[in-house]
Amino acid sequence: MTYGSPALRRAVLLANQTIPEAGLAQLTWGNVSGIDREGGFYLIKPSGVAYHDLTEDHLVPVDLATGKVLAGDLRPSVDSESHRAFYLAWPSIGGVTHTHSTNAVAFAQAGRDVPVLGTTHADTFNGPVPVTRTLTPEECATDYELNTGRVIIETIGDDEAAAAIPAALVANHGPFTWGATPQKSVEHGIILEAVAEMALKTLALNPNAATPPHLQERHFKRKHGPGAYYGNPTA
Ligand SMILES: O=C(CO)[C@@H](O)[C@H](O)COP(=O)(O)O
Repeated sequence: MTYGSPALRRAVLLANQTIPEAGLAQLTWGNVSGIDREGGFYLIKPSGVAYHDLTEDHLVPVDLATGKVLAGDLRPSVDSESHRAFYLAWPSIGGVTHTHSTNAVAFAQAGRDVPVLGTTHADTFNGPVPVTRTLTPEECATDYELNTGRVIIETIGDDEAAAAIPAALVANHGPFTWGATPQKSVEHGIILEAVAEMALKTLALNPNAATPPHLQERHFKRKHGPGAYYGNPTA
């Protein structure tokens, strides 16, 4: 049995291939998934498969309710349980991306949020991109990936909060991003890496740099508020 519409299979493959194209991870690090909510499953990158070898037939269908593989011999990404936790917690999302992009990982390893220092950040993230607390020894010892998902949900909050800030940094690990589609989730990963690099350089020039709240709010509303037109030719 083939799981996923041709459109979903193509979208998840292309989103995964965007990770190395955008320089968001080395080797086989990172992974992207996309969900079929009516079918009750998601497609995710198989574990350890090189991006340049990846085909639609490699994508692993995973049951949303149980986390079990529904077809094929390949193992899902080690991060599958984190993806599944987000799909269960946030009904509006359609895709999840995990990367090891350098500047975002630097913030995750330093235990620092990515601050809002300009409109580039505010256009996509309506506030600092938070770093989670460190997982406890018990959380690391059992169900690490599920607990990684849980600590991000604990940090971000509900579905509305996840739409306002579609990204988080797992302490000492790296970024997860999400969005309405697989491609949107990886685009948020690209933007996160860009604003993390900008923030690092800005703070090196001026450790007291900050964005006035009114500027942050205006820019986020311009792109996401009622009647938003920015980047939306049909609005
Ligand atoms: O964050 C991690 C591991 O900590 C992952 O990104 C791996 O680096 C890739 O694992 P697979 O998706 O290939 O299982």
